[in-house]
Amino acid sequence: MDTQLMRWPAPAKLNLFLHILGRLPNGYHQLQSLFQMLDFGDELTFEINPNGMICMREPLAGVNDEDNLIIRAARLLQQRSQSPLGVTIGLTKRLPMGGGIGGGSSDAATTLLALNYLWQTGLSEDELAELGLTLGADVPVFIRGRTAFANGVGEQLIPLPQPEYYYVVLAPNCHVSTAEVFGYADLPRNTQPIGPERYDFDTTRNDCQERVFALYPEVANAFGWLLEYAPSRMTGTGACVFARFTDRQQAEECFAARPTHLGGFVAKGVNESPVITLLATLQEKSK
Ligand SMILES: C[C@](O)(CO)[C@H](O)COP(=O)(O)OP(=O)(O)OC[C@H]1O[C@@H](n2ccc(N)nc2=O)[C@H](O)[C@@H]1O
Ligand SMILES: Nc1ncnc2c1ncn2[C@@H]1O[C@H](COP(=O)(O)OP(=O)(O)OP(=O)(O)O)[C@@H](O)[C@H]1O
Repeated sequence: MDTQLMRWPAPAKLNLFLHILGRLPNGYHQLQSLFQMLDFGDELTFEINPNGMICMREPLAGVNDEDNLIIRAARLLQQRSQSPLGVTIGLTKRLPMGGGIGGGSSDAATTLLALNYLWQTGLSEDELAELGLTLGADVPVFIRGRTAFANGVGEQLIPLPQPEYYYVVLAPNCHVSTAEVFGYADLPRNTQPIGPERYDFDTTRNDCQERVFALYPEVANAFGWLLEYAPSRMTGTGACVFARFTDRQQAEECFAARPTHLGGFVAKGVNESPVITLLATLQEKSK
């Protein structure tokens, strides 16, 4: 297989629930969540070079290369491993940015996983997850690539396979900043912890949802519309909202009927991220 031409998936995640338990001394929030991996996302290509240069094939609209989590991830791995190799990275962006579906974090995780393989830097999964956490709280779950129950800031993960439902994800036309939402003075911050075995969609919630709805009517409206079809919730700190279906056709019909100003997609919930599946196949072939 020619790895220079290969397309590496960077899947989206949903937070099936998001509870805020408190605040840590560093200001970060102590959370519990269920990260659901999806079979839909961005795609990346990696063209390795021998001269150590790291760049994007094309800039990502609205994001300087220096700030792009993809470039930052590649530089971090290069520094850490002292690899003399470089890379030109191509990105097909499908995931709405600032949507609470982890697009940037997943791009960063796929970059770390792919380059660790292609540069042969030999870091373990634990080392990559630790490196990824310095880029963002959502990066480790994409390194581990399993639908999982999360504690801490989202980095303590216990795999918790879920039924493979279909999800309609709607993206209201607004950008909700994670830092802004966690800064709200009146966010609920004292939800009692639950054990993973107690997870149930109906008895959990997203603690950020009501505050985001109050400030962003577009998000509240998209949610209200979805709820007519199926059990629904906001993911992360928004702006995306999702609804859960057991049947793909019903999900497709709901998505097709959405108000025309709403973007989004239909995806299947998977227990293993497509990038982990791809890596396992590559490793098997190279044995
Ligand atoms: C809300 C979630 O999407 C749930 O999956 C994540 O916890 C957010 O993860 P993320 O986008 O990778 O967030 P980061 O880039 O690490 O943090 C953005 C900002 O959100 C705030 N933040 C983030 C995560 C967290 N557990 N507590 C926080 O208070 C911090 O002010 C931080 O500066
Ligand atoms: N490769 C990237 N893809 C998307 N956003 C990026 C990328 N690199 C940097 N960013 C910046 O990160 C911000 C948040 O983007 P992202 O798509 O990760 O948000 P999100 O879906 O809310 O993530 P999360 O669920 O992790 O909070 C963007 O507004 C953008 O400025």
